[in-house]
Amino acid sequence: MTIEVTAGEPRLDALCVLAGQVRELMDAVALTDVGEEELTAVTGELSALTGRLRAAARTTPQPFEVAPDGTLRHLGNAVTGAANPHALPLAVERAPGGGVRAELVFRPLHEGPPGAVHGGISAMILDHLLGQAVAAAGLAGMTGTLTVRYRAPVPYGTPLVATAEHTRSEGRKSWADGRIALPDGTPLAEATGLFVTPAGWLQRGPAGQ
Ligand SMILES: CCCCC/C=C\C/C=C\C/C=C\C/C=C\CCCC(=O)SCCNC(=O)CCNC(=O)[C@H](O)C(C)(C)COP(=O)(O)OP(=O)(O)OC[C@H]1O[C@@H](n2cnc3c(N)ncnc32)[C@H](O)[C@@H]1OP(=O)(O)O
Repeated sequence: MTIEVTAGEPRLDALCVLAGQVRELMDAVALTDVGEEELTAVTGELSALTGRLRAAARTTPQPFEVAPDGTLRHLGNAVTGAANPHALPLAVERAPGGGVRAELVFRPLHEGPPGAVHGGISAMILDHLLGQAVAAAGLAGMTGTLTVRYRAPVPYGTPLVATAEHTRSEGRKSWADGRIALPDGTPLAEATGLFVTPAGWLQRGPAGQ
């Protein structure tokens, strides 16, 4: 399953463009060396912009939903949501040999240890990718456990590949394996996770329909 990240609806497309601009702003904040006066001036302008966006606001992000074209989308998702500035966003696709894959480039604002990506950020990406591998097998669930083995520091600013595949299921429990690797396949972080399909989803579906 591929979850479309372009909405195809003018207002939502504009929201995704705004989120992309905010990502650039976040990168600029993380890296700026301008002086104190300029920092204060920019803060004032941003405060005014924040007020304009809050003029009409909701309490939850863009929902998990079926788009008009029939595909599933979650534009507000923290990992994949094109309308969520916090998201990379991760573009997940079906892997040719089964499972799912995503090409990604972490950025300096993802730093944890000096010069490398925060382990929690890597775990978040793996959590989502493993969950999507389970969902792609028709067995969507919530993460019950996630174990990550950090084999080497994950760099930012360089292309990486993340892959995951569903490995087995027992009743409502499903397991998946995944990894973040260099393009040549060298694994940097490996994960295994258990996903449990809540009993209610079997009747209503994850979005409560
Ligand atoms: C973000 C989700 C969106 C949903 C999308 C769904 C489909 C759409 C398709 C695409 C989406 C693509 C990818 C996204 C999917 C996932 C990625 C990110 C997911 C997350 O970021 S998600 C946030 C973190 N996650 C939680 O917030 C979970 C909080 N928690 C609960 O909601 C419950 O706790 C739950 C549901 C886990 C279980 O509740 P429950 O009542 O259904 O379970 P119950 O007790 O009946 O147990 C039944 C059997 O599972 C075993 N079991 C239960 N829990 C276990 C555990 N933790 N560890 C080991 N085993 C466990 C029992 O031992 C028993 O095993 P046995 O049958 O052998 O006795």
